[in-house]
Amino acid sequence: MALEARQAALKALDWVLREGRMLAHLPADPRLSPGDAARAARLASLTLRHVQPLDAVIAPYLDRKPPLPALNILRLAAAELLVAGGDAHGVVDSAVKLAKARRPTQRMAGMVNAVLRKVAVEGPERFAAEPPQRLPGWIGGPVKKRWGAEVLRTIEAAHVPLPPIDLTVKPGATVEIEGATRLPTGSLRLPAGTQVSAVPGYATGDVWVQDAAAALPVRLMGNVAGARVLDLCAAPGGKAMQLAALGAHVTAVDLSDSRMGRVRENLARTGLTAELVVADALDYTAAPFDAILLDAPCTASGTIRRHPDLPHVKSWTEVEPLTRLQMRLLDHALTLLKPGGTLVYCTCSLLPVEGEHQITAALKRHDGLCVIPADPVALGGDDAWRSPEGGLRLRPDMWAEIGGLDGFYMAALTRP
Ligand SMILES: C[S@@+](CC[C@H](N)C(=O)[O-])C[C@H]1O[C@@H](n2cnc3c(N)ncnc32)[C@H](O)[C@@H]1O
Repeated sequence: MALEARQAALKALDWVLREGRMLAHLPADPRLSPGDAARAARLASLTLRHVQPLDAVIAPYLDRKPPLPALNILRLAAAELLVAGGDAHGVVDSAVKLAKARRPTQRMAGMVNAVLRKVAVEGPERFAAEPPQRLPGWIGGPVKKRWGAEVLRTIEAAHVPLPPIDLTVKPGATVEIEGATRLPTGSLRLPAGTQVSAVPGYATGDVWVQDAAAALPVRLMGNVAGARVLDLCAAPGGKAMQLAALGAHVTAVDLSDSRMGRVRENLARTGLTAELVVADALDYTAAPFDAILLDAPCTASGTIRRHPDLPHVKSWTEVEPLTRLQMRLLDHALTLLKPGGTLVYCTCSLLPVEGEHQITAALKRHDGLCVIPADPVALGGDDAWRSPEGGLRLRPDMWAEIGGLDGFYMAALTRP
């Protein structure tokens, strides 16, 4: 790997671990070739997936914990050595160059060299004995409380491998993609790392990227052909495309103008249509809809296998404001639903407070509101996905043998 790619990976690691920012917000470096940019992104994500076990391997070789800029060089190189199987000589040499290239780490180049030489020799065995990176307590605690220590451990293990790429196929389209498998729920699954833009059917809009779990909330809505459907919190538009492709007349609302731009692009690529409204969903009013999808903003803690930076950036402080917003959005969405209509609430979160608890609390707040019990088997899923209040709970440890699922919660509600 070129030094430029490693430099960019280090910048990305610093962005997450020093600045506390998500990788998605890291500005692209125009001087990097697309290949180096991709290699840098892969190496940074790989490192973020394994920070704790890497630190545990590095620690015995340190007299004291070095400042973060030097520690990040060690982590990056250790990930290359121990996870990516990089050539020891090249990796150690590059790490020393990275240290020498920046003033805060110049004096530590010797330490970087000495530590990594030991990591290269003794690290593989010690790394293999380390448990997977733990979830932070604000996610792991509630998961353990609800589903137990074994499920928590299995979820942490499921966050280690690179996840496969799932595609939703436009209804009626036929696509043949080499190496893809059709999941029982209908999504197409491609091996991790597949370059999606080169896949047949992508450019023509016959498929779009959507985790198999994320494709299920729309299916909970039943037959939406010809119905007026409100997609609240719609960007980047995966579910709006599903609804439009099924023949619904979709109104898609999102607060973010820039994210709505992605909905526009996605609709253009797939040749689908929806009315787009940039607005705060809490202020949005219109004549009542036949059906509503509320894919509420959440901690996204169900998507860690796709976003390994998330546990390093987000914290428990976001949970309370988000759950309050979810509750207000749910209450407001119900005012926009026709009597007898269906409202599907969903979040890509592992936290029961953003899923199961929202529904049980809403049932208490609203007379006559009830859950339409979801049947996971009818959707091609497992009976184990049923949640006691009638929704569906999906977790990364489920379907682990075929590549897992993002964590998701969904429930369909109705009232007379
Ligand atoms: C989970 S994402 C939605 C994903 C989308 N449904 C899809 O399938 O592609 C949540 C979205 O909620 C939007 N959002 C957050 N707060 C909002 C609000 N008060 N009103 C409208 N949209 C909001 C965010 O901009 C973000 O795009």
